[in-house]
Amino acid sequence: MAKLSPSLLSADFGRLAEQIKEVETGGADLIHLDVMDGHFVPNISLGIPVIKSLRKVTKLPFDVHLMIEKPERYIEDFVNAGADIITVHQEVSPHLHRTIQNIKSYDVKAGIAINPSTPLENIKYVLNDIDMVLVMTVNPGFGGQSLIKEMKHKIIELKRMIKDKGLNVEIEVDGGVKLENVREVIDWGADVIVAGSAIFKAEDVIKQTKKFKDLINR
Ligand SMILES: O=C(CO)[C@H](O)[C@H](O)COP(=O)(O)O
Ligand SMILES: [Fe+2]
Repeated sequence: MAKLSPSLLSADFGRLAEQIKEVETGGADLIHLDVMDGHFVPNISLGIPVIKSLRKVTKLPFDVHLMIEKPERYIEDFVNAGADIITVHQEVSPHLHRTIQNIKSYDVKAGIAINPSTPLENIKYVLNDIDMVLVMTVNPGFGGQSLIKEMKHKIIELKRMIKDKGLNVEIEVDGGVKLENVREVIDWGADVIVAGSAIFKAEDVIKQTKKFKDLINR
């Protein structure tokens, strides 16, 4: 069964604790935290101290998506802040294998994120070292964008690669997932669904989370 990881990027930043409780009540499996540095992506979001304070609010795993340059400099800080999964972008990690080993040395899960234009070839030789691949289905930096349709082929191909190698690697799909397309995305091969604006911009966040979960479980 696929898991749901609501992205706080579209939450009300003045009520983050409350909004986490709402998605938890609705049945969220993870909490997706988008960290942006204004360099790798043109936006700046939240960082280490915010994650650390939110750690007290819930026991749900923290799925931390680092959209920052030189992520290797901050792995220990994110572990100490309470991250359970740390995902770094392939595009900013020339020593990806070393960074993955570093993440895993803290006994947290390691993920690699790839932008829409990044080929699967770039992660082929580290697939057996990681727990998750985050496929960006929008260009990173902002919530509320539309899913890039071409990513369907990338997700299907990645699922096949993982299966052929007999690996236990999850596929997380991030960007533009809504109630209308979540079933389709799961059919392509998604194991973890990220949804930001589709959950937090809804009138009733608890009900909306439940609707996602019902569709995912169908
Ligand atoms: O990584 C991200 C943006 O870079 C976000 O996780 C993603 O965009 C979620 O927002 P939405 O569901 O609104 O597309
Ligand atoms: Fe994200």
